[in-house]
Amino acid sequence: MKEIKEILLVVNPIAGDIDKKDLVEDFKAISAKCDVEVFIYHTKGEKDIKHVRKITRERKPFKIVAAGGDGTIKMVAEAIKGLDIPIGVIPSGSANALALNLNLPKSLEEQINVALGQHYLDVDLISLNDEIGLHMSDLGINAELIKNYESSTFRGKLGYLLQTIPTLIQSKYPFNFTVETKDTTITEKGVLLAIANAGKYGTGAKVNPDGKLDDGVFEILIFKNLDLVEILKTLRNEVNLSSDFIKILQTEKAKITCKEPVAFQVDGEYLGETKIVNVKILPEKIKIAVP
Ligand SMILES: Nc1ncnc2c1ncn2[C@@H]1O[C@H](COP(=O)(O)OP(=O)(O)OP(=O)(O)O)[C@@H](O)[C@H]1O
Repeated sequence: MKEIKEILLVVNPIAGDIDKKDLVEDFKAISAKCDVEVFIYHTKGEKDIKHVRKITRERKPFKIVAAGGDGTIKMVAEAIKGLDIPIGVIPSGSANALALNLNLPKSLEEQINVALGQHYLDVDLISLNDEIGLHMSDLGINAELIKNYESSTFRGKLGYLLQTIPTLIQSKYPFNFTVETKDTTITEKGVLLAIANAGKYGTGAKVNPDGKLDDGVFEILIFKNLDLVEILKTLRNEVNLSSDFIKILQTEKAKITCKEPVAFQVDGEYLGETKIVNVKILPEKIKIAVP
């Protein structure tokens, strides 16, 4: 008798403002062909980490597939931290930066096949204060934009676009950032400080040429140029990054201090304002299915 294995599919119903009915049906159909049963959890927006952890303990899935945006993947990574369970990703959020950095395919069928497949990347886990980050976190203008987006009624790319002007008007820039690593301490004025494990933002903007998700280090980028419009254009991938624009440090551990509290986001989730961020690479990694 063949052993039937179970996968946990975590679906964020609101992510990307897209209906996930077809996604779920296609996922079940392709899984059935691979003799895999699917248990589905629809996220609630509250206590999801706790629920996913509980279901994982009870049902012991051999893999968890996250269908949502970056926030959903981050939530799943937090839920199963310390457990040796691989993750699959079906990008279906308004921001899919991790999927972009993992080079996941465009078509849903291919994405499902990759998620169900056996090729994995051991992705670094970054601890930022009490949070886990996988690809891009930042302090400053981009986090302010995410804050405004999260409190607005419009979802998706349009939602971000609509918040651009109010964010520019309300921004408290420039910010004073001090970064301490084991080798150096620097203080810079800037509009944005990014803590990058990956190379690109979800828009495709390649801000961190040295970024590799699995290299055991992260980069700190300080956007020194104070031209907000230019920076937002760069983040939206409309113009190339200019060389006098950015300062880059590569490290495994850093303490970032701001003079005043600054907006902070981790993998697209706004976390409020903070003056201190302690960042370090965790010893454990997370296995994510890749093409
Ligand atoms: N059922 C739900 N109702 C409301 N919010 C939810 C629900 N499930 C998850 N969420 C919220 O969705 C967010 C994560 O969304 P995710 O990043 O995966 O997709 P997204 O489309 O990029 O999201 P967003 O449009 O908010 O950027 C979290 O803030 C989480 O609390």
